[in-house]
Amino acid sequence: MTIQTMPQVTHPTIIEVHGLAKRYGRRRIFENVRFTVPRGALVGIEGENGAGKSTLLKCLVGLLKPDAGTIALHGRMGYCPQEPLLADSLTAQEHFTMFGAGYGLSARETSWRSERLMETFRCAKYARTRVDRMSGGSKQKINLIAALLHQPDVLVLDEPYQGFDYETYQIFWAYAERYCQEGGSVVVVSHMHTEKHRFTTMLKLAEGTLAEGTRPEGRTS
Ligand SMILES: Nc1ncnc2c1ncn2[C@@H]1O[C@H](COP(=O)(O)OP(=O)(O)OP(=O)(O)O)[C@@H](O)[C@H]1O
Repeated sequence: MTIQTMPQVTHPTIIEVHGLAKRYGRRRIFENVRFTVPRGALVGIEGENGAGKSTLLKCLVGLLKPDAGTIALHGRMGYCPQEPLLADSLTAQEHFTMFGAGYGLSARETSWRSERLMETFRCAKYARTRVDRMSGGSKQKINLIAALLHQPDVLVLDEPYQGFDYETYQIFWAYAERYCQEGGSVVVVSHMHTEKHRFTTMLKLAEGTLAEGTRPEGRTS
């Protein structure tokens, strides 16, 4: 299997997946998964608990090695896992400094972008708070901001808003929709029937197969 990161040229498709398969030991999780994420698309992935959604996303971002298939990535990716991957003893700002350096941003860029994002997601007051003293929702926000810091072409989000209060949830969706209108793409695992209308494409993972999911009437992919 290969993950190819393509040069930074404007490509109509951000992610192309062909023939992806993953097993844990002898247990098949999915096979022959194929889909594309066009620029500007807001793609939802649904499926019952244990269907393999997180496994699929981990393969997409390179955390897991699929057993077969190819993934072509035409741009930069930001990933927000289901459980925040943060260090307890570091503050929010220290995380952004670390992520910014990893992305190759200057200290000034990191500081400017993280301040704007913390204002957007209403967590500026936690800039100097250690992660182990934050609420679950605040940790999710820090995780999301870390994924957005380098202005990725595609955001891959594994149920990023579980701990968000209602206002932050609304801010998140307004942000995601504007992000796509401006040419970014978002792939998000969603369990919520009420948000299906937001997606340009809905994919459903069931019994090891990824297929077009159900969407409210009147909206076409
Ligand atoms: N590292 C692992 N080793 C073996 N089995 C695993 C591993 N990780 C996950 N699984 C199993 O693979 C299946 C798919 O897990 P996954 O977390 O991808 O599902 P999911 O669709 O994201 O579930 P949920 O909606 O509950 O988050 C589950 O049955 C899970 O128990």
